[in-house]
Amino acid sequence: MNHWVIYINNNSNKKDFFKLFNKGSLPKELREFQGKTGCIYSSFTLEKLIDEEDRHDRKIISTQSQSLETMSSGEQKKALLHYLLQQKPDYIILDNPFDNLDIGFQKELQHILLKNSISIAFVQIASRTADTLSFMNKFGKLEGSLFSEITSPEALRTSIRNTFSSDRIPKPLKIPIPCNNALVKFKDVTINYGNRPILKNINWTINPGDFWQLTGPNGSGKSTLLSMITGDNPKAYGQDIYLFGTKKGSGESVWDIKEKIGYYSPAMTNKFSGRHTIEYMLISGLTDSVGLYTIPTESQKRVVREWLYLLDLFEEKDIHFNKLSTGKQRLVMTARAMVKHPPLLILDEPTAGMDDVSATLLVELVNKIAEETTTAIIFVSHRKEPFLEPKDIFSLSYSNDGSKGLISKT
Ligand SMILES: Nc1ncnc2c1ncn2[C@@H]1O[C@H](COP(=O)(O)OP(=O)(O)OP(=O)(O)O)[C@@H](O)[C@H]1O
Repeated sequence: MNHWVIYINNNSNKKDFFKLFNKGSLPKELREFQGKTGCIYSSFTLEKLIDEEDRHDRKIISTQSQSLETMSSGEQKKALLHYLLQQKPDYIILDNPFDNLDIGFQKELQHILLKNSISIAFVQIASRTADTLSFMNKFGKLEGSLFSEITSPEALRTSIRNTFSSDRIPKPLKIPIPCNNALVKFKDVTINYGNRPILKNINWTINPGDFWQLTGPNGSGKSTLLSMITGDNPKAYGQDIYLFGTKKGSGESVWDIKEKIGYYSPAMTNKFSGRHTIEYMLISGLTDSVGLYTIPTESQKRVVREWLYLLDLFEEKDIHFNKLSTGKQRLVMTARAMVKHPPLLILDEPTAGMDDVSATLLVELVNKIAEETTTAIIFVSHRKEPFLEPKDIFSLSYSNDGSKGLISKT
């Protein structure tokens, strides 16, 4: 049986390519899939199922004890895989299957896929060559909308390290007031959902200028921990948590906290209509608004222009955000989170779904921010990004009474 891996980059037209499997005319090399039953293992399929469960109030994947929506991203992916395998399709398209998965589940996934590869054909769509499944025996690439077969992944491997121009990170409009306190301080934070322990005695201090990587297996509580910082989780109240020098629950508004945090997670991109220009997207990072048009001041325009030059996107400044490649969208969103020079920048799995070249470029931007500004960074990732240079690692590891945190130096 043939199992294809098709390498994509951030210019690949994946959506139209998937449509060909459904009803279009596939390239001759892939004709074996024409007319067969197939399904797609992807974040998009997950979103559609969550939406369907929500709208029709029915359980497709959700269990009696937990809804699909409240599962962690790794748990959702596990549940989706089991659901799709039960449908017994002729083939499954695996859209960047390892994204958001911890090493343990990556291995489990490889094992499950290998076991099923006798009866189901797999088409792996991969942005990163290191992710290629061991049993793949056919190789292809998608450039724009053009599919072609290649002999091996070697030809695509690149060791080129991208770098930015010598321009420095643009200065903020207002020089940040130096902060003498810790930005975040957790003291013995313990969180349960119902009677299920999630986090146990977490002690973590983030100081100005720190550069942390936050890591841990799927479901270990990374998002829960971040939501204590970003102000979204009511479970933070009553805990010993200090944010920007103030004890959580002592009258601060969510707005006060959000103002001090730049946040980016790829899931955010879906919330924007994309019909704004890149320049506008960056300006909205300064004014904290999207959709609400306020006339930018000359100094706001100047700062944004400097960012556009740094990202090498000045020529494209009037292009609509949704017309940009994924790689460029992620650069813009990271810059948008940073334009105000917040004391704390949180990047939640920002490289998920990116190809080798553009992930390296994003990592370079993050390293540059760490080196040239006083902003502290939390970079969440399962993947060991080859060029990322965090100074400290906070890893969560399971235990029966809730995940514990371990601090290590890189
Ligand atoms: N609102 C909720 N109700 C019940 N359980 C929840 C809720 N939110 C999260 N959980 C559970 O808490 C645990 C930790 O979830 P969290 O999303 O913080 O993990 P994570 O480390 O970010 O995982 P991943 O890497 O898969 O995204 C998971 O088992 C999840 O199912």
